[in-house]
Amino acid sequence: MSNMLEVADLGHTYGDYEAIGGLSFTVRAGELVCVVGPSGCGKSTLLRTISGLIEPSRGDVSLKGSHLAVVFQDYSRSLFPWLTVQGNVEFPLRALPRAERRARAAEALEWVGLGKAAKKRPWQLSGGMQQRVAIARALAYRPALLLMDEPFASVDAQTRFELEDLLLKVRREHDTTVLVVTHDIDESVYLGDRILVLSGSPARLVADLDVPLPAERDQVTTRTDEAFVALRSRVARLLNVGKTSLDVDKWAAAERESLSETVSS
Ligand SMILES: Nc1ncnc2c1ncn2[C@@H]1O[C@H](COP(=O)(O)OP(=O)(O)OP(=O)(O)O)[C@@H](O)[C@H]1O
Repeated sequence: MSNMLEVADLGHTYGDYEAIGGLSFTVRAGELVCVVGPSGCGKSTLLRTISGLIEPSRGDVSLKGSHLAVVFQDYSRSLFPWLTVQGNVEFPLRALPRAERRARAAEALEWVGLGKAAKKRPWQLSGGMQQRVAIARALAYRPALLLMDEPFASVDAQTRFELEDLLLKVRREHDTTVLVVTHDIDESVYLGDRILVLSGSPARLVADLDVPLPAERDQVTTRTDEAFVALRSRVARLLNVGKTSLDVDKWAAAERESLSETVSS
């Protein structure tokens, strides 16, 4: 599998405050990678530098393919209230001929189960439906990489589960490469093929973990799977160590401890 995204020694400083301290990782084509880290560690800064919204202070970001799309947490501010749902999804496709724009938007709305809501305005929809519109808009663009910044943090728990399953379904059916920032450890294990665990600020890579779960996931059985529970506690431990210390030896010790628990359980 080829790399869709390569991040090499990426660093960012706001004034004299170092938010990201030299991150290197790759995302392979078709992978869903989750990024977790303590609050304020620089996760959004990482996504903003990858998406080009801000210029990194150092390092390189290399994306195979030119298109990327971003889905933000705050759906209420990311949709245009004066446009219909269809109009919102078509908006980034303005360079395309009208018929193609229409067809792509209609198709993406079907993917997220909103084919019948095309003529409504965003404010006529529930929060979860509005976030589906934002996801449809991103997918209609057919991005080489879909970046998501806490995409389900503003909806209730039940809707969050539905949106997580929607994301897994569309990425499976359309082979989308996705990088998701989340503060929710369970969500990172449920969604991810891999999890990048970041330290407290300045963000550094504490661990790059494979998620040993089958591609088909289910909110009830997956979350009670032994591998899910073991990985969740491993990520929690790594986050805890990374939050209080940048000492690599401590990370390594936490990893060893967590692995020996997994093996003996
Ligand atoms: N434009 C800015 N100017 C100065 N400092 C900033 C700016 N944006 C972010 N920061 C600081 O950089 C650090 C990282 O912020 P960032 O929003 O990337 O973290 P985060 O991990 O996404 O936070 P959270 O978990 O709360 O969403 C924080 O300490 C923040 O205060």
